[in-house]
Amino acid sequence: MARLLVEGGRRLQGEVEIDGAKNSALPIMAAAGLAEGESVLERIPPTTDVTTMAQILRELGMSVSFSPGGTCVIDGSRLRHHRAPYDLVRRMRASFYVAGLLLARLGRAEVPLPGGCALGSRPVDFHMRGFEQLGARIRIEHGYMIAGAPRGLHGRPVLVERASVGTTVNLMLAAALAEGTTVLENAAREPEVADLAAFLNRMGARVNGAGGPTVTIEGVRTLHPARHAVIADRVEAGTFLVAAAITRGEVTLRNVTPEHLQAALRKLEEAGARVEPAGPDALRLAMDDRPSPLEVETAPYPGFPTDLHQPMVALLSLARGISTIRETIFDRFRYVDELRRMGAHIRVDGQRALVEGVERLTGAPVEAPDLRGGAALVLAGLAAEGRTEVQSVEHVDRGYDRFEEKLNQLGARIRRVDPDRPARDHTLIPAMGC
Ligand SMILES: CC(=O)N[C@H]1[C@@H](OP(=O)(O)OP(=O)(O)OC[C@H]2O[C@@H](n3ccc(=O)[nH]c3=O)[C@H](O)[C@@H]2O)O[C@H](CO)[C@@H](O)[C@@H]1O
Ligand SMILES: C=C(OP(=O)(O)O)C(=O)O
Repeated sequence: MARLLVEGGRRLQGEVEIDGAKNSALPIMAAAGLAEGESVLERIPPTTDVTTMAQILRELGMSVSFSPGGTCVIDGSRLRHHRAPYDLVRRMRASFYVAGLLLARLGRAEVPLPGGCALGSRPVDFHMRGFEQLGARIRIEHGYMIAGAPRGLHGRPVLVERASVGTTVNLMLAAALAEGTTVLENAAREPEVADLAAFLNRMGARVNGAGGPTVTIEGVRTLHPARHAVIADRVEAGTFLVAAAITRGEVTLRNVTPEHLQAALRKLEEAGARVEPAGPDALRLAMDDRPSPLEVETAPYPGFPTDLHQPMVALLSLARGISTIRETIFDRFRYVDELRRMGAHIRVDGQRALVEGVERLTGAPVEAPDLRGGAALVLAGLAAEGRTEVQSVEHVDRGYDRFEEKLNQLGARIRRVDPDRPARDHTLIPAMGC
């Protein structure tokens, strides 16, 4: 198990380049399999989740290669297996996107119920009900979803329950090659959904309205390979903004889309940060003092993202006063016990946390419970007195490439201790689920 040793108390300063979005890259990699021929995907972040998706697509018969600089070439010509291996799918939630791909291309899919971060119960019932509405027959057997559409999928109106991101993505993949028109009502409006639609349209699909609540997909007979650069990772960007704020530093982010960060920026400004544009795709954040307390409620986009809940609470644990955070998407409080070990005063009551800001945190050995919870503990360690040792950092590697290197470039002092793998090479590291 790898761990990060964080020496706290250093102000972050300088510039950092934000990667392409993991949550765009994963569905777009699956979408590339809808066409025969080589699609070229740029700005694919070399996180371990991306490695996992590449391994799954290869197991299905596809070819996937990476070159330095984040370019990934995917060829769906030899997609022929319809069964995805449990050992890979259990590692991350987004593996389930191959279900939409397989149903669209092969008319059958056998995919295990997926894993992902342990954020409470995370069923895929909305996905499966959506596939059924498009004409698939589904049963669960030995932990697998067995789905078949021998007469093909047929487009029709589908109400997406709870505006689920994963369901919207999977139904867009399935509907792209279906006969007729699918209309997704109450679709997720996340920028990653719009990015997937942009790639599908480059492949010759007819998708309209993505990014809004109604997405229309007119099925086409075939798709062709395409070239696409994924959007910037708004969660990585938000994490670095909090890193700057929690160390009372001044950091410029490059390659970001400020529009995708509006809800988080509003809260950071309310907490006392100064945020300004630093070019067309760059943002600067400076913070001089302890944060003011906030009331935060997570919500689907364009609301405050659940993926930034934990980093935000790390910041608020040092606020001058009492903050509340209400989590409305997942059950995401396992990191709280670890923050308490560092001296944070947090009480959790159902889906609400009450955070009584303290003047200082102190470094401690802590365990990353999941991806963003692990990142939040590293951020708390940056501001704490002394050394914080964050264990199980494999969770963090699922969503951040070179996290500690980028923080160190800004002046942090973090060392990775990895008894198994002294050198990081994303093509060699087997990914780990939560
Ligand atoms: C790989 C990826 O992109 N993950 C993101 C995606 O997760 P994910 O796609 O899993 O999140 P969803 O939007 O689907 O989940 C929303 C809510 O619906 C529930 N639900 C969802 C599907 C289903 O079949 N049944 C069901 O009950 C979930 O448990 C959750 O309570 O969106 C989340 C919400 O923005 C983000 O936090 C995750 O980082
Ligand atoms: C929760 C996340 O990922 P997943 O949905 O794959 O667990 C995340 O990216 O924060």
